[in-house]
Amino acid sequence: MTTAKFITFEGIDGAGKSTHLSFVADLLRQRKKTVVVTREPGGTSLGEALRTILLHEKMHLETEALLMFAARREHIAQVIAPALERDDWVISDRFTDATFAYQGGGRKLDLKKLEILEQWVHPHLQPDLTLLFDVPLDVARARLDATRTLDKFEQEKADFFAATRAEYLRRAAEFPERFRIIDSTQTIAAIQEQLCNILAGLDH
Ligand SMILES: Nc1ncnc2c1ncn2[C@@H]1O[C@H](COP(=O)(O)OP(=O)(O)O)[C@@H](O)[C@H]1O
Ligand SMILES: Cc1cn([C@H]2C[C@H](O)[C@@H](COP(=O)(O)OP(=O)(O)O)O2)c(=O)[nH]c1=O
Repeated sequence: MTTAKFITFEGIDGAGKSTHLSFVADLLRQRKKTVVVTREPGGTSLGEALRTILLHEKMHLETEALLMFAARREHIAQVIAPALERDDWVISDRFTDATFAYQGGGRKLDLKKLEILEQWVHPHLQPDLTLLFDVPLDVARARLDATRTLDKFEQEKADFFAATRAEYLRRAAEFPERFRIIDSTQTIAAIQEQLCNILAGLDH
């Protein structure tokens, strides 16, 4: 029987997801788990090539959604499914919830179309745990402005991120069994303590 889990990290840009990814991976490794850390869009050579296009080129909204799922199909085939079959834990920096939040919530693509793609690409796969790093928009924006050159998504306006955040929170309410919302206005130390408690509940 396999016991490895599939964990996804989600949140609007600047929420603090990447800050905590290696912390969670290290925590699991301390508990003798083999952990595969990966990301979307990306995770394979084709996926990384698609990521560069997706993050920097303007395109039709449906093209964007289709390319996200194309990259995901390859990612599942090459990385996620084989790892879980080997009983390795998988931590992915974003997965399908991001498409619902950004292309569905942020860009207003009909969620039913995304549900069709989800059913096509991974009818039987869902994360065991989704950590949603949640912050008010002004906090996320201040963190982004302080640290990096912004990509196509990060350059979007406040109403885009408000709609993206709202769709994340709507999904968290729809799937409470797998979502855990992390109040990312807390200190990094407080968030790490919360993550330890959440993972202790998952790993038994
Ligand atoms: N809880 C926190 N308190 C203060 N600053 C934070 C916190 N979490 C992350 N940061 C800082 O905010 C910036 C964006 O964080 P990052 O993890 O890259 O966000 P994301 O991956 O969600 O876009 C980084 O400079 C990081 O150090
Ligand atoms: C996976 C995914 C990401 N995205 C967007 C969200 C992010 O703005 C961007 C890349 O995500 P991310 O890896 O969080 O960016 P960074 O490394 O700069 O923190 O792609 C979507 O719009 N839809 C998706 O399905």
